Amino acid sequence: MSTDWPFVKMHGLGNDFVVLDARSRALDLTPERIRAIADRRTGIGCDQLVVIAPPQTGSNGSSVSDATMLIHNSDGSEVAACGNATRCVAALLMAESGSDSVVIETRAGLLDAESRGERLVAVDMGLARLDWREIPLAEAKDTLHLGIGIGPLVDPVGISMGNPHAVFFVDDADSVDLTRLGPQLEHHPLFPEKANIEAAQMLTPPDAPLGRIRMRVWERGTGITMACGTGACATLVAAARRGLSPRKAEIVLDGGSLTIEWLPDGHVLMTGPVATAFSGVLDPSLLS
Ligand SMILES: N[C@@H](CCC[C@H](N)C(=O)O)C(=O)O
Repeated sequence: MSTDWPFVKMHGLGNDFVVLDARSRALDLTPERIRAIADRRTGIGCDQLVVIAPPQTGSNGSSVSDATMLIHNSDGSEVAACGNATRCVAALLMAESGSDSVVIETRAGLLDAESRGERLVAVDMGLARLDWREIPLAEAKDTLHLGIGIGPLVDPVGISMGNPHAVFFVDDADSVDLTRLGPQLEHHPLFPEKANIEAAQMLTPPDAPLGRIRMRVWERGTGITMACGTGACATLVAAARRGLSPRKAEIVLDGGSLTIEWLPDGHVLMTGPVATAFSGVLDPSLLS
């Protein structure tokens, strides 16, 4: 069997991915290999490495999803959720099948995705999880006020979208030194599995019919990225819980905007663009 591994380089609002299809043969990834592929100087370069794997099958042999998606940060760690990558993989699978909807299995659960036109995909990202144990936190806390902080980043809201987020509301998101503060908060002892750190600034009043929120992110295991889909979901939920926003808002990220809605049943709907940058074949040295 060929040892060549074709890849597709995709992105959602500049949050970029190397996507590998391991549905028909096994791919032997290690944290070292992931870091080598993700390295922007010597590898392909990406924020997350995404593997499409076969769907899980039940005892009767039928599958509940179209495919499984495995997600790895550029530091080699595996994570349960990635909103922007889910839209990208959904677009690939829908183009392949000709269908306008798809079900993707992730470590965080089954996600339903739908095409919303040319290069626009909506994903039901599942329930926003609000209990301290689900984030998880190291100790019992009201997740609406975690009470920690450094500099301008104080008293975040804690949310899990399948991955942990701490959303800090600030007056001016663009002036926050995320390169310095992000890693300190990511590794705060309150977060035993670390956390993604969001600096969010309200651009509309609480009673606006549609909210607008500026958000910048320091991603766990990756660093600053142009956009974070789960971070955008967490930001809208945090703002709605604090009474700062209606339950639907445009989240303005460095790479563009996502529309996020916190539905009455607690699920979070994310709608945004996908793009393919280029494709190629991995240099075999990256997998050796
Ligand atoms: N870019 C992603 C989130 C990727 C995972 C995150 N860094 C984590 O460690 O939880 C997104 O679009 O949601």
